[in-house]
Amino acid sequence: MAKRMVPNILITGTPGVGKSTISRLLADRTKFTWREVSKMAEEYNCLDEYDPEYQCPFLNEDKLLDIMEGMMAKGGNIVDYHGCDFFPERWFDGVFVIRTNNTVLYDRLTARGYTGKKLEDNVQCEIFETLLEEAQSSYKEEIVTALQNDSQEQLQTNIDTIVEWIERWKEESI
Ligand SMILES: Nc1ncnc2c1ncn2[C@@H]1O[C@H](COP(=O)(O)OP(=O)(O)O)[C@@H](O)[C@H]1O
Repeated sequence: MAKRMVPNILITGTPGVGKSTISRLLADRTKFTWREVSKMAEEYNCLDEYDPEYQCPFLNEDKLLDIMEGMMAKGGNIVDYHGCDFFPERWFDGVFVIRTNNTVLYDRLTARGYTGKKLEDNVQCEIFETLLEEAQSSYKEEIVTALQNDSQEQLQTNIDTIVEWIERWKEESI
């Protein structure tokens, strides 16, 4: 892949931590393209049959990756997804794992209508730092950053942190 002039970033974390909120605000600030993987999977028919255990459809990863490959080439993408181990490592310059306090997350997911096993599984996923570990085992340590996102104040700080990271990346890549 040719060298990118602008970076690609991955925003990952447990459902409800604020990935889409952060991605949307970041896309407004940077004019990067927000790639909401769950929506793209629907749009491009990359969802296979329903997984009864996780109460969501299976993602056809290979098909999705083929579709995304061309989009990623030039950089300037904010990829938003609650998983990160199946993307090619070479796609990303920065990986941001969004974290939320478990009681705050519980309330957000309840407000979203999650109940029972789905609610418990997602809160446990956050407690066990599943996505942080997945990111750390899939990408180089120096490109993975965890950001706490419990409050509006932290939300603004996180946006500023990522915007500054992008500016620094651009300066360093000249
Ligand atoms: N820093 C924050 N402070 C308070 N509420 C937040 C914050 N970030 C996100 N939220 C709220 O939490 C809910 C889940 O956020 P969302 O961006 O949809 O998460 P995700 O994309 O990770 O599933 C939304 O109602 C959103 O408005």
